Amino acid sequence: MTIPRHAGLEALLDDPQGAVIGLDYDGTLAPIVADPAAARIHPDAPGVLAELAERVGGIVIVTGRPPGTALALGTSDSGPSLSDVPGLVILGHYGLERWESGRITAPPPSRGLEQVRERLPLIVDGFDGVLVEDKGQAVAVHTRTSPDPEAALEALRGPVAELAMETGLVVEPGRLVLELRPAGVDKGRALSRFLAERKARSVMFVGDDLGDIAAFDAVVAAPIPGVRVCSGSAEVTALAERADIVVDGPAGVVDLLRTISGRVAGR
Ligand SMILES: O=P(O)(O)OC[C@H]1O[C@H](O[C@H]2O[C@H](CO)[C@@H](O)[C@H](O)[C@H]2O)[C@H](O)[C@@H](O)[C@@H]1O
Repeated sequence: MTIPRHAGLEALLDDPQGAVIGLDYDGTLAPIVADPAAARIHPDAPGVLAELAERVGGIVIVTGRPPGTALALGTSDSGPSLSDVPGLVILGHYGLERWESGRITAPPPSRGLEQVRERLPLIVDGFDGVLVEDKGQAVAVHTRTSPDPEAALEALRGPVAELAMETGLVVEPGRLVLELRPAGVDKGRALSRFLAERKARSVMFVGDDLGDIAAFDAVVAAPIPGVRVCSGSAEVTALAERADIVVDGPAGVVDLLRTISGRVAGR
């Protein structure tokens, strides 16, 4: 792959030790599949990230998943797994939980979630094929496996928003999913804090979904050169519209990371 020309990317290539690379998980490192529990990482991603981690200032995965789930789905049968990536940090639940050096730090779950667990099944009852994913700190409603995924998502928006309001949570919309999660966190804040902590001199963030817009905004707001990369899909266009570079899904992301790694290694 030829490296696209962009000032933020050139800053990263000129001074890799000062660069932070942030990545989303679903749709970026892992292809989208019908069952959220089966979203295994692209088989080449952990190996490429492990190589790159030795050459840049920091690699951070910023995801709506709990860090433990990203790690479990990030295992490979044939090569390194995500847990083998040197110095990797995972900011899960949009920054609420952090995994680093084998340890997870997490606040206690929001009390509103108990009510969500009681009331959500009544809301989704009657919607064929709708799936509820309980993530501990948040609960997501997926419509991908329903007969008309878009119509089911639209029909659920109102009742889910009402439930969020009544339980002190917020709704995070995504690819055929509505998530009820605690307020006060987002991928932008999580990324900005990490950049400050690492004293980053440049940043690249790669995402695919609506939840990644906040991280893109944080790249723009950061007082350092930055580049926004979209893992493109026909399903979400809002991120591609804001991106500096668009690649073709997780395979394109792996290809770009491999090319960057080769360039900073002088290959
Ligand atoms: O921030 P992310 O790492 O992108 O996580 C966002 C949500 O991703 C997952 O759902 C999405 O991927 C599923 C597996 O491919 C797919 O079936 C679903 O339709 C997508 O919305 C995950 O299940 C959610 O909990 C995450 O919040």
